[in-house]
Parts: sequence; structure tokens; C-alpha cells
Amino acid sequence: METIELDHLTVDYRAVRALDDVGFPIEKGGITMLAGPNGAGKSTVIRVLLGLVRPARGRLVVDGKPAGVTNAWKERLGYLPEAVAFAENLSGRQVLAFFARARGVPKQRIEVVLDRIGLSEAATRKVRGYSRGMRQRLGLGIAILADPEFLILDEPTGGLDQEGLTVLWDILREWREKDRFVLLSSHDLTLMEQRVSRICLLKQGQLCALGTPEELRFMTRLPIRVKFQLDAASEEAPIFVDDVHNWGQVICLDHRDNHLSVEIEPDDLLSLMDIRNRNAAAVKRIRVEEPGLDLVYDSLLKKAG
Ligand SMILES: Nc1ncnc2c1ncn2[C@@H]1O[C@H](COP(=O)(O)OP(=O)(O)OP(=O)(O)O)[C@@H](O)[C@H]1O
Repeated sequence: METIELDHLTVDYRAVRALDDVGFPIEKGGITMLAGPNGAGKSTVIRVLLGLVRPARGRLVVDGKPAGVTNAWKERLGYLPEAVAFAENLSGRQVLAFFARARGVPKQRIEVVLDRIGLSEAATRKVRGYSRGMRQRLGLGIAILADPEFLILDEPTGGLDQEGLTVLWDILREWREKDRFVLLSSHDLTLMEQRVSRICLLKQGQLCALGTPEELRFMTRLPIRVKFQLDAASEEAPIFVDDVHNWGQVICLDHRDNHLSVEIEPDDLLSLMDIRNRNAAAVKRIRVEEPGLDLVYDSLLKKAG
């Protein structure tokens, strides 16, 4: 598979329009994230890909051609549902063995996956005694069992502790490195910011933004914060502080001891650096803080109305 695209999807659940003309590509070798508030339509996108709901309009397009959700398509998928549930009286290994049989996966793969999800030692314990994080890891194990070309993860961070998150990040890295497809939905923007390559932001069934985290940040034009550590011994330090004070483009300024923190429009960064360059000896260190993805998300949703 070289390309996967969702083309103008409209999905209705009786009177409820869950998706309204939503289309976007799922990046090969990247991680596409579905974001948006409750009820935005994230799970519905996933349900279309799994063949659980049929769109009223629009289609799945694979390698440039309209494609049905056939058995051959489903065999290419690995899926982690939002709420994982297992037969409680089976062990972790037995659960994986059950799914391995169903998917025709060789037995040896079960041990590889148990190791990958960090459950080798707990493999003989009944799922009944598993913690929420262990269950989530087992769900991830089922998703990667058949080494799928396309991994679909609905809220994968749910219940994971730091060790579980490391398992998840390793899996995501592996899928990127193998140049495969990953689509995940998450409410955890701060956690996901460094991991996802493209974000598809939905609101009330409509696509309200699509792009890399950087592109989305650029769209919002939210202020950035620049922090200067001043050199107290430099005669230029008070001149630099005065120059910034008098500059007129500052949204917010905080000057305490040897620290000057300035909030500005992103476009004003170069002018601020010019002021700094005129007083180069005044500054020991500079840090630019961009708004987090959570703020970008709030801003884009507000703009969408
Ligand atoms: N089986 C259903 N019958 C009727 N309406 C439904 C059904 N499933 C979802 N909906 C509605 O469709 C819309 C989209 O729901 P969906 O579950 O796709 O949202 P979501 O973004 O995944 O939400 P969440 O973040 O809460 O999981 C919502 O208005 C929801 O109430």
C-alpha cells in the first residue's frame, strides 16, 4: 500500500450526522492523529475504516482507487479499541493465542509480542488479575500481533503508566521506521505532540484543521514567550531591558533579577532578536517557548465556532 485516503465521508446514525464531508490522507511512514472534543466524530472515522459503519457518502481510497472494506483490507489492519475487554479467565498468553489462531499468526509471534509489550513475566497470569495498564498493553499486543500494515489505535494512552507509554512509543517508532500507516485518536495532546506527524482536528463531525503540529501552531498565530537570562555584570543589560520596554510590540513583560520574559507575536521574534543583537553582551542565554498543542487546539476549536 502506498496511499490511504478518506474522501468526503458523510456518516449518519439515524438523525445524527456524525461526519459531514470529512476527507484527509493517512500518511505513510507517519502518525496521523484524530483530535477533537467528545462527539466530534473520531471513533466514527475509525468505524468506517473497520467496516463497522457505512458512509452515506464518500469512500475509502487506497492507492488512488476507491476501495471497499473487504476481508483482504481488514487483514491489513491492527486495531486497539477505546475500551479493551478480554475473557477474564484466560491468561495473557492464551488471549494472544486465541487472536493468533483467528488471524493465522504463527505461534512464535506470541512470545515476541509478549516481550514487546512487557508482559512475558505476567503471561501465565489470568487477565482477571491484570491492572488497567496491563490490559491496555495486552490490547496493543493484539493490535500488533499480525504485524499489520495499518495500525489503528483508539485512545491508546488510556491507563498506561510511564513504562506502558514507553511500550507504546516504541511501537509507534517501529511503525514509522517500517514506513507503514498509523491512525490514532487521542485527547492527550501534550503527550502526543512530539510523536504525531499530522493532526486532523474534528469538531461536530466537520474537519476544522489538518496539518503538522507546526502548521497548526502557525495557523493560530498565538503569542510566543522569549526568556532571556541577563548578564548582571554587563553594562549593556539595563540598556537592553530599557530597549525592550520601549519597543512597543511587547504583549506582556516580566523582569525579575537577571531574567527577562517577554510575550510577543510570533512575527515579531526577528525584531526582538535585532534588539538583542544591538546589546549582545547583555544576554547570557535565550529560550523561546512556543504555545503547547493544548493551547493551539483550544484556539483552533474556538475559531471554528
Ligand atoms: N451508535 C450511535 N447511534 C447514534 N449516534 C451515535 C452513535 N455513535 C455515535 N453517535 C453520535 O455520533 C457523533 C460522533 O460520535 P463519535 O463516537 O464518533 O465521537 P468521538 O469524537 O469519537 O467522541 P469521544 O471523544 O467521546 O469518543 C456524536 O454526536 C455521537 O453522539
